[in-house]
Amino acid sequence: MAEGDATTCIAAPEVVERTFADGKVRKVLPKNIRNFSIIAHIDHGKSTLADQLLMKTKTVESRDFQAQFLDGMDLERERGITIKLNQARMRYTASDGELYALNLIDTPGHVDFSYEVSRSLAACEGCLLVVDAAQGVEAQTLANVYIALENDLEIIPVINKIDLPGADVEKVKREVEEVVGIDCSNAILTSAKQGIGIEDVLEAVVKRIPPPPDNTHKPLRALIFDSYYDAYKGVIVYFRVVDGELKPGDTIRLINTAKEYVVDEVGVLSPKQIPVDRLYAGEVGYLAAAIKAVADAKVGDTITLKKHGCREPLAGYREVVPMVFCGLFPTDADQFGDLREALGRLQLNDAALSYEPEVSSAMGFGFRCGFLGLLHMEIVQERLEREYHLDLIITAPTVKYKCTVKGEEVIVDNPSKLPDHHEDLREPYCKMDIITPTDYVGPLMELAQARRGDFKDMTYLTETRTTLVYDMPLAEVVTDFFDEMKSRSKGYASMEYQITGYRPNKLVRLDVKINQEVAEPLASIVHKDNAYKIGRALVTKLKELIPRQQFRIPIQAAIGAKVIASESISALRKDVLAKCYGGDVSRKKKLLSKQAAGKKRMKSIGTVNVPQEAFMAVLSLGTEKEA
Ligand SMILES: Nc1nc2c(ncn2[C@@H]2O[C@H](COP(=O)(O)OP(=O)(O)OP(=O)(O)O)[C@@H](O)[C@H]2O)c(=O)[nH]1
Repeated sequence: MAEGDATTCIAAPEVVERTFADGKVRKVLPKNIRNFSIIAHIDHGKSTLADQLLMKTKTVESRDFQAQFLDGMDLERERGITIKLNQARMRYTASDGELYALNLIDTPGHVDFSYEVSRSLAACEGCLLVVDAAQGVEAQTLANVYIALENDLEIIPVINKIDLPGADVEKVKREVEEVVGIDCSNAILTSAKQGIGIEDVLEAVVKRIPPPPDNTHKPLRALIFDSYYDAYKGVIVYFRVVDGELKPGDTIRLINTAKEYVVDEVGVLSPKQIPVDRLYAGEVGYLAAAIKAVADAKVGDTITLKKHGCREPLAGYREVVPMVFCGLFPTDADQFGDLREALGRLQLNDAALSYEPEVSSAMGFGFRCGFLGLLHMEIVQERLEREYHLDLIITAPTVKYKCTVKGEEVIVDNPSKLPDHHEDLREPYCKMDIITPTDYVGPLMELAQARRGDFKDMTYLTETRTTLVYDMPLAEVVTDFFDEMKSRSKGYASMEYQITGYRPNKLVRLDVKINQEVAEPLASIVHKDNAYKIGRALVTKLKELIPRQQFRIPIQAAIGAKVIASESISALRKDVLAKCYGGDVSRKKKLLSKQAAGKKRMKSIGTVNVPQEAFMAVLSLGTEKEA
């Protein structure tokens, strides 16, 4: 048959050969393949359960088992969250005596990455819904279930952490039935930590999740659900073959980006890469094709063959757009080149990260960077500092506003760049779902209202738990909303949000002047009605954060030419050597070097040294702002 000839049918192979973790090829019936994922609220035990499945199926030997194998990155392990997806093929002989190939596709556990979650779920026929037996259903559990339902997945409820003294299995089952609407009569009970119920999970995957349809005879269509950059092979693309088959040497075309490549290698992950001869419809695997950046092989895109391929992409592709922006400036101007190089390297691996050079009179040369959300932003910042040893000043995150100037739409991702004469100003809104123990409904409603939330709905999930739904400006969420929600609910409430669109509002730019100089990086866009409160809280906070210097420093908040709040920091001559009577030179040196280190994370605005924390002051006004 000619390669990819759409008119010719390849006879669906009755028995196909699959390569497993040990590198051996075994014959597995297509009906014995299962593609599944695990969804859960953060910390409910998804990674621990995945590890147990890998161990039970001996996909990973316990001796080279690094706890939580699927969470490969150091940062993920340290923070205990899944950032990037991964996958693993497991070999499992079920109680019916047949050999199964189980493909586990891991999903990131954070709202910033919900598009990636949706694409990895689209690559599966079923999923395990892990719910903590002590915590019950949380906001993210629900959000993930909705994505699974949209993708028509078979959902298997798994009640985890049954070993905890606070576990209440019956209550959580009822909650899942009532809230999620899934029958829990055959929910699986596990303690991923103690390895209880793991075999039951594997059996349920085999028995309850349907096999993939055998579409090998159709022209190739494969769904990209993740990718990462490898210095030797170029981008490694993770995908699910939906129709047809794929082998090394094929020339592929990515339908949405219209890029073409010759495939060098295809293989399966187990979880290490094992090259195979070809991958058939229904399988998941990886390919390498000398692709230069992950932005060229976007999550959600469809792979087909160049010749006689398919024109129709798989549904669900969308461009991911950054929602949160901040400025990154090296403390030492000489590090600008290093910062540019580091961002370039990170972007090779992170299509959602955007950056553009930015020059500010106060900050010098730096970059305006765009992120999916706050967690994404923190991860990038941490990697720049940790892996690239850069010392950065980071400005407060902001959202992307839209305004009209002389009939033209202008996008504003930096408050200090808001044009003075705009006709209207719009900001992004999101639908916010909060799930909380009913006791904290009052304080959380107060919080949501203080953050300009429009109340939409309240439902009692059970006798003790409630869902609150608000429409809220995204700008209010990207500040300290999450922390405030946690502190007001003693850590028990959970939240989830979805961007819904733009709305016009009475917004103004709040400028800050330090010692008469406009501090551009401290500018913010705020609602007119809150401007005075925020201006007052901000100057008070800045007074606390900016160290006293040898002259008096006035700090002002202003809207246009009008000063709305002011404070001043009195002069001080800080003599660190005053304590050192006597002539101990080494001690003096030590103190001086300590002082120098303390100064490092500062930028001078005019003649005033402003520390990193001051650039973030607008984020932590929290309760002062509401007072
Ligand atoms: N007692 C108990 N603790 C568990 C169990 N399963 C997981 N844990 C613990 O719960 C915490 C969170 O587990 P993870 O597996 O990292 O949770 P996760 O859902 O993968 O979290 P993300 O990767 O952030 O989405 C860890 O400290 C685990 O050791 C269990 O069955 N019993």
